[in-house]
This record gives sequence, structure tokens and C-alpha cells, in this order.
Amino acid sequence: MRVLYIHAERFTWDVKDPASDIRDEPISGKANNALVIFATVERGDIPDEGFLRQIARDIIDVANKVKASSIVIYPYAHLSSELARPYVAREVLNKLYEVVKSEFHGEVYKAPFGYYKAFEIKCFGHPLSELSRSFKPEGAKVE
Ligand SMILES: NCC(=O)N[C@H]1[C@@H](O)[C@H](n2cnc3c(N)ncnc32)O[C@@H]1CO
Repeated sequence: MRVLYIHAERFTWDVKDPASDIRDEPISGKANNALVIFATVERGDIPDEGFLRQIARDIIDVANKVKASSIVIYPYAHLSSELARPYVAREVLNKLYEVVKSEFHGEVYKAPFGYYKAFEIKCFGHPLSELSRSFKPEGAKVE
């Protein structure tokens, strides 16, 4: 999985057209002081508890470091050329959302899978406000 973390003063997303047969309810939303997780599920990623806990731990660690009051899991199919199939990708992201929600003290949101979406983001711009990660199921985290 490849992820881009943006610590945003404000983040809003607006669902547009469907982009996949596999999709969630089309719910738009917004969050303030949010760690936004643009997440691309890659071929070989699995909805395995250990793999997801490792990712969730890093997300929450960064959220606490930057003092974010919310986290947004944002399905984003643009950070890798080795995409997982939509069915697997949706399952991995929904399970990641559940793990993060169970362990983070603040609000956790998930933008809907399977749509084109408009979004507005105001990045804080401090040194930890833009980070990227690559996670592999065997547990190796590559910064
Ligand atoms: N910008 C808007 C968008 O990306 N829309 C994407 C994601 O919401 C989702 N999606 C499909 N495959 C994946 C994947 N491998 N990882 C994450 N999301 C995925 O399905 C949409 C069409 O590709």
C-alpha cells in the first residue's frame, strides 16, 4: 500500500460520478485539523489484521505527533501503477478504517470508495504536514 499523509487545517470532499462497480454509499464530507490519508491499495496487499495494525499504528503515531483531531481515510487510486483489484482494495480500506477507528481517540472518517470526487485541502505546511509511506504485507515499512 502506498500512502500520502497530509496534515490539513481543512479538508472537504464532494462525491461526483461513480467510477467502479464496487463502491460505498456516496457520502460527501469535511474535516478540520485532519490527518488525511490518501491511500492506494496495491497488488499483493491483503486485509490481514497484522498488516493493517502496522499501518494503523503508523497513521495514529503521526496523527498524535502533529496533534490532529481527526483522521480521514481517502481511497485514492493514483499513487501506484500496481493497483489491487477494486474488490480487494475496498475490503482492505474498510478494515483499515475499522482498525484506526478502534484505536484513535478523535474522529475517524472514510471517504467513499469507487467514485470520482472533488476535494479541497488546506495543508498546514509545517515540516511533518506532508509524508509518504509504502507498506508491504511482509511487514517491511519503506519511508
Ligand atoms: N480520485 C478518485 C479515485 O481514486 N477513485 C477510485 C477509488 O475510490 C477506488 N479505487 C479503485 N481501486 C483502488 C485502489 N487500488 N486503491 C484505492 N482506491 C481504489 O475506485 C475509484 C476508481 O478507481
